[in-house]
Amino acid sequence: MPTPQLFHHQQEFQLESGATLPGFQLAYTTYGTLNPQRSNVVWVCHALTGSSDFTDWWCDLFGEDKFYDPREWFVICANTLGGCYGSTGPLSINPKTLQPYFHTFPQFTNRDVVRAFDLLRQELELERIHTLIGGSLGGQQALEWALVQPDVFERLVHVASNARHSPWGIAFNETQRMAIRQDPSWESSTANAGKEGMKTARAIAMLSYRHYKTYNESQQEPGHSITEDFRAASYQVYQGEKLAQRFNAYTYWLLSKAMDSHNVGRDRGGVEKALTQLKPRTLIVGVNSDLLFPVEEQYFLHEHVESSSFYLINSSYGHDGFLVEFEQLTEAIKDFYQQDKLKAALNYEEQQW
Ligand SMILES: CC(=O)SCCNC(=O)CCNC(=O)[C@H](O)C(C)(C)COP(=O)(O)OP(=O)(O)OC[C@H]1O[C@@H](n2cnc3c(N)ncnc32)[C@H](O)[C@@H]1OP(=O)(O)O
Ligand SMILES: N[C@@H](CCO)C(=O)O
Repeated sequence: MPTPQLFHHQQEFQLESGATLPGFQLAYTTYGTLNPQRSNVVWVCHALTGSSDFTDWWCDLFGEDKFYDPREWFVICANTLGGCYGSTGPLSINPKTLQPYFHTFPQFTNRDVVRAFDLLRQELELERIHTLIGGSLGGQQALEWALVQPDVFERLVHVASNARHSPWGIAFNETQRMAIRQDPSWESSTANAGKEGMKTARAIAMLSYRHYKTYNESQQEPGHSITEDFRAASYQVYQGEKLAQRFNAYTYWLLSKAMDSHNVGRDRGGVEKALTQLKPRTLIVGVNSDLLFPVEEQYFLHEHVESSSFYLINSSYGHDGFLVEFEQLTEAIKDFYQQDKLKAALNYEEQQW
């Protein structure tokens, strides 16, 4: 298991809203070794509740004898700003008050997050990134970052995500925040404020991360006799409890709002125009059963990102299919990289003529 390291930014950091943070830290994990040409860097952006340890939640993609083998690649992932896996977030101490931020942590956007990531990238002197990859919220951040730093990223792998968060997605997120607001403890300034509400929020979110078929396959009752205490019910409760063991409601709230505000077209003349500015070679991946980021959103990206490649994962797992369908995701990336080789071969042939 790679151990996270810390990057400290000591200067004041202005957010898109105009609010400021008096500096921040990012926890980041690296895996593998940078080659002498510094050409083997893969940067991973994690999803809503992920950590910088991609070998934990994308374990079948990164690891020895996996597609991204650390003997070949240098992989890096930072926990998002506002996160709860080592980066500065609402439970961190505000150096100005010497108290935890809690509710006073300023709202940020994906643009703020990727500006923070970029300061880390510059500190590590990673001038070129072979592949920037992210799923869901991480895909939103990756797309933003590729737009603001057009000369850094050679390839973008954008998984189960979108160019602008949809009214449907915002409605899901607001419904989850309603559950947090309903929790009386949310009014308090304590580390556990809103935890009960967050459990309900996670249970609601599961309905958008999975699919009718996922529940049918894993939560079907074996017999016909029961009238209550259904498996599907205890599953919902368990998923809320499980998240509450490792997450806080402040980060959940802030990240869900960052997701809502995602719109690559903001101040860029609209989404379509912004997408024409995207420079890296891009692979768009969707999951055919995704209810939260439906495939229409990835087809839209494919249509507007020039020369992009497209891969549709076939899964009954819904949106979270991007975290579990490793074989198909590996195949998608392998095919995408294969096109580099074909292009190089064609260029070589052209030169011979
Ligand atoms: C340090 C860290 O934790 S880093 C963060 C790790 N997580 C992330 O990065 C987020 C991304 N990962 C995820 O979203 C998820 O882990 C996924 C999508 C990859 C897989 O989801 P899971 O919840 O693990 O799988 P699944 O939906 O099959 O649920 C399995 C769990 O539900 C439990 N369960 C299944 N059915 C029921 C039921 N009827 N009643 C109660 N519990 C049930 C299982 O016992 C299992 O429990 P466990 O996780 O304690 O072993
Ligand atoms: N299952 C994901 C959220 C959907 O991207 C997570 O917990 O981060």
